[in-house]
Amino acid sequence: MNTDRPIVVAGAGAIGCLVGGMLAAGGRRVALLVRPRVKAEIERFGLRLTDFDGSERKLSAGQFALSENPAILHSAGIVLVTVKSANTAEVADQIAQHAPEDAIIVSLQNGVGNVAVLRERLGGRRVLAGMVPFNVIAMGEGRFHRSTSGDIHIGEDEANTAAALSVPGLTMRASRDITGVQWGKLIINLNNALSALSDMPLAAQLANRDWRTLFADQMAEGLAALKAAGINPVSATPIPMRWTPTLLRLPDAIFNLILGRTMKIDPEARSSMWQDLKQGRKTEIDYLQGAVIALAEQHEVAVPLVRRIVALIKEAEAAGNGPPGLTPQQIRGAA
Ligand SMILES: NC(=O)C1=CN([C@@H]2O[C@H](COP(=O)(O)OP(=O)(O)OC[C@H]3O[C@@H](n4cnc5c(N)ncnc54)[C@H](OP(=O)(O)O)[C@@H]3O)[C@@H](O)[C@H]2O)C=CC1
Ligand SMILES: CC(C)(CO)C(=O)C(=O)O
Repeated sequence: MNTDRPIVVAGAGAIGCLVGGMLAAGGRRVALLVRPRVKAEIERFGLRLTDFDGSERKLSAGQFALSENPAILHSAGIVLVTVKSANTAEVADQIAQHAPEDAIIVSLQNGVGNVAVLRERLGGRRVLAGMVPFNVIAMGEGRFHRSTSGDIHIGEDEANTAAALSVPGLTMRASRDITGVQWGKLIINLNNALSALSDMPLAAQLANRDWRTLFADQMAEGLAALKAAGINPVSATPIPMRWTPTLLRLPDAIFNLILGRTMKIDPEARSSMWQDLKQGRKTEIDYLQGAVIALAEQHEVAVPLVRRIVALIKEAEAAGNGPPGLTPQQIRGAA
């Protein structure tokens, strides 16, 4: 294991700054490959990592390396890929050009296609899939807030990369079925679009039964497509995936009791897709709902609600006015 060499975070934004910052705070050598605007922000304010449990860590820009130049990858022992899915190919090419051949590459991205893109462009290098269950919001002025609970999962490997990346406050667990875990997360991520369309914080949205029922209906379509394809999504919580739609449809009081015992969500939490619409960026809809639609087409499963939600997100992207603030009824529309 290359623990004496830096962990390089390739494309540090919300997830990369939080994970990289936590690793640096835990004593690991860390380097962040960033865009110039992120570099300027961190050079000015440093990093301030806050957590749903009230804890806080402050790091000055001197506690880790920081650059917009991919040459920062040159001595990486581990590379954490934390770009949005549309940028994976670009970052893969930078890794191929600059990182040592023996560096372990870990994708900490949502979606189920990023590892294949990395493997295709990185020849025989070791590439591991990861799954980040928690939400991170870029709050500005160097602050990155982790607003929900959960441990990161990484595909099991001989080098025990998950253990090498675990520090106080940030646990990574080795998973024997990381593909199932990624599909399970993709099913949960179907709510990213609802959160973006609603313009509501996740906690407020999940507290509302109309929103939960819409999520459950969309999830049921997704699960039907996965079943037809023979894919078994694995839940990262103690609640099995197949029970989740039923759980979401429960009355508020029972749902809140079960959710409160399963995970913590603070009032700041907003999905990464909400953050994308808010900042006028393209979303990952094609990599999330898009993966369900691809399976549904192959196996002739009807997914009208998923399709309708894709159309609404594309409309919002094209309009460029940020999250549109739709109601569940407006989203159901003609679906
Ligand atoms: N935010 C969250 O709560 C969660 C996010 N995820 C997943 O994690 C992944 C990352 O999400 P998130 O952190 O929110 O995304 P962000 O957009 O906040 O961060 C990605 C950063 O990488 C930058 N970037 C892209 N390409 C390069 C490059 N070649 N060199 C340097 N910087 C680059 C982007 O800049 P630019 O915008 O200019 O391209 C951006 O600043 C996604 O797959 C997401 O779905 C998973 C769980 C939770
Ligand atoms: C909110 C969360 C953690 C789960 O949907 C997420 O993965 C995201 O924001 O992209």
